[in-house]
Amino acid sequence: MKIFSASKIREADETTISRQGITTGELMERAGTEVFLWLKKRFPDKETVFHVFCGKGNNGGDGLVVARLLHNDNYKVVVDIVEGTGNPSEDFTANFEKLEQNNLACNTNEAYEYKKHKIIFLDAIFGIGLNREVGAEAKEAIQRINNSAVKIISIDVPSGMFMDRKSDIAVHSDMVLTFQFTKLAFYLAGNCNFIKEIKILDIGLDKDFIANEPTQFFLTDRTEAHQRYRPVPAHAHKGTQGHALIIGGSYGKIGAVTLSSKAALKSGCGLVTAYIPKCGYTIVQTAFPEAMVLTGGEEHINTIAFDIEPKAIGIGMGLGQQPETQQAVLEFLKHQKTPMVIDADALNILSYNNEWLNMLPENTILTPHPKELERLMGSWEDDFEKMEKIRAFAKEHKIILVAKDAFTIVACNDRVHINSTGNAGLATGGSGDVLTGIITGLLAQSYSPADAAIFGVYLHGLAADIGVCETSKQAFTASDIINYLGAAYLKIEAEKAQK
Ligand SMILES: NC(=O)C1=CN([C@@H]2O[C@H](COP(=O)(O)OP(=O)(O)OC[C@H]3O[C@@H](n4cnc5c(N)ncnc54)[C@H](O)[C@@H]3O)[C@@H](O)[C@H]2O)[C@@H](O)CC1
Ligand SMILES: [K+]
Repeated sequence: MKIFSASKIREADETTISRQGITTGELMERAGTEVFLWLKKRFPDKETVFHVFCGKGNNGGDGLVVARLLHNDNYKVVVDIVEGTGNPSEDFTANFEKLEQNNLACNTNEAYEYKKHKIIFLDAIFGIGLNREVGAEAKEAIQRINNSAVKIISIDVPSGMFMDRKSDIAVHSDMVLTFQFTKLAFYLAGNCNFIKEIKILDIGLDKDFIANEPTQFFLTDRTEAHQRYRPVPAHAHKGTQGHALIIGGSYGKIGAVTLSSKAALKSGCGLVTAYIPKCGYTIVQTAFPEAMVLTGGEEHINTIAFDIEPKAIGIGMGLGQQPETQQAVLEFLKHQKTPMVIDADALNILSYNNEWLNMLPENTILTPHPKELERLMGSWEDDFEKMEKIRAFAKEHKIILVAKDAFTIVACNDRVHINSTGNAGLATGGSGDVLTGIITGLLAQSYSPADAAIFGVYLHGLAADIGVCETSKQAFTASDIINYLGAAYLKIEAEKAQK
């Protein structure tokens, strides 16, 4: 799904208005109606009290439409107009006048006579138009909302959240009902406390505009994942499904390379060879009999040489950083042409030798966690700068950068793909090793590097989303990701079959 900037969203609104021959007020009515219908379905009990906080811009106008529709549908509605939210917009004013005509009073300050659990706060103070720091009055309203113990639903965006820079104070929403497009700011680590859940409401914006307008940002949702997914051909055999080579491991860290190798095979490739130091030989052969094993070095890898022809290579998991290993990795990378995923210690070795980055074959995939990312490309001020640096770094070195985080980012071909699957259960040792294994396994199956990275990250998160429902987040381990890969594939197959 495309992610547009606030200015592009405004363009989409304007194009829709002109192509569909409607007024801005009619579009607002449409947006408000979608919110109303969603609320009505979710909260059918007419005793529900909706306390609507409205700013004076168009987001507040949406709030007024929703308030009127709820009131006329016999819900209990309280409306607060929040001061210090700019000059009233035309459509806000028009809808404000309609409130009176519908006998709905504002700012009544009435104490609720209702039971607390039936109150819902609707947040319509600011939308995508926030363009300066929030002033005292709006801040007070936001704090009041946040300090309440009731359910909070934001219209379009959590009020106070900037679309293009760091936000200090914003509504902590349980649910954001956002119009037509998801927003980049929703996926940034610094904004994680402001949103629990997102629901995108289709308000009928112009389809051609959406399809044709370019953007650099994409959400890897179900549709994007399905487009990249490649079912196993009916006449496949192990020779056609690709051979993955996983290079890593050192004394005490053989588990990393075992996990990675298993994940590669479970992602669907035909054959896996693990290249490890001798101390891991019996461990890998016993723990993972499906793998073939090659060795180099005793307790750490000191040379990388083999006469097999893998279709993809994953390198770095549990590798260690002994001087001999560093030398072996650099020598190896120098001559490599095979599609490759570089992770963990191989990444660290690269970051000490930054000039080597330009020697990597085009579209090599790097999978750093935040600390490794910082070592590679330096630090960043905030999430927006981080995103920009990731994009620029991938472009400069002609590589694919998989920046692991709560919402993992894949930067490739001057585009940024934000993943939509996964959960806090993935914050567990070895989950990165599994991801590298999956992506390497997909590369071996002839996925393009971009597809392997984007779909691999999605599949890894999906396995975790399915898995934690049965294991809990606490008890979920990296091995569980591998165990639930099959369920993730089946889910994708079932979704595709439903279409
Ligand atoms: N453009 C359209 O046709 C549509 C817009 N819609 C709604 O309109 C919203 C955008 O509306 P607006 O552009 O009016 O913007 P907002 O309603 O987000 O608020 C901006 C208003 O607040 C003022 N403001 C910005 N930062 C402030 C601050 N820190 N302190 C005080 N005042 C501040 C601005 O001057 C402006 O008047 C969307 O988020 C969405 O909810 C929807 O009704 C769908 C259609
Ligand atoms: K809002």
